[in-house]
Amino acid sequence: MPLHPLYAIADTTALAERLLPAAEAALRGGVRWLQYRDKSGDQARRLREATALRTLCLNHGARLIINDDPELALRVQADGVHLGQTDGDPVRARQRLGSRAIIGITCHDSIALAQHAKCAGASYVAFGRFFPSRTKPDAPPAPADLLTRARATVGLPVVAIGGITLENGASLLEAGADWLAVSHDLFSAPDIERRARTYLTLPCCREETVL
Ligand SMILES: Cc1ncc(COP(=O)(O)OP(=O)(O)O)c(N)n1
Ligand SMILES: Cc1nc(C(=O)O)sc1CCOP(=O)(O)O
Ligand SMILES: [Mg+2]
Repeated sequence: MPLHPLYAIADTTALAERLLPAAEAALRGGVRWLQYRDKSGDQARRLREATALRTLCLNHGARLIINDDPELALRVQADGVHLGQTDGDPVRARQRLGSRAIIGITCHDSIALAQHAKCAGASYVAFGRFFPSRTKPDAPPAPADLLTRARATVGLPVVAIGGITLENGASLLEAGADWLAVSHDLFSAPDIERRARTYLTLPCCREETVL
């Protein structure tokens, strides 16, 4: 089975009331990794939405990753959490979530950060941004050849993020990314399900990587 290359970032600022139907459309399009990214600070909303996404992901055999918040991941029994460099200690997150949890760590443009993340128990490392991003315009840039170096040296699955589209994504898969983390290009599409499916036609989709 070719690996579906999309790691869908469901960002609530962009999606608002469309969150659940948009996520479901992406899942119907074959997405197997979905991240809940919410910066509202509204705890009731976060619990409600993450719980609903958990049900959707279970129904579609997909993994749900919660951005920033290991406690919310624990509470809704998500598959894991994504942590940035200032989002808390990954060792502590691993203790809270257990050995089977997926813990992803942002490493910007740094192999050294990725080595450090590996030592701290990361399941995957994320690099970016590779192209200008509408979702996170202030994200610092990273060069595509970083993915090649990371693949050769880090020994963990590699996620690329930031301004990725159907048109530029193949170059990052060719450079060494296992997954393309995408928000705007997927969720702004008029037909999200079809857009997700079209990512499967990108050259260089790898065989399934088991985490
Ligand atoms: C898959 C993936 N990679 C990177 C990020 C960015 O995380 P972070 O640096 O913590 O920034 P915020 O997304 O929290 O603004 C991510 N969320 N997912
Ligand atoms: C959440 C996030 N983190 C980034 C980083 O570089 O660390 S770029 C980004 C936004 C990804 O959304 P889009 O596909 O719309 O650019
Ligand atoms: Mg974060």
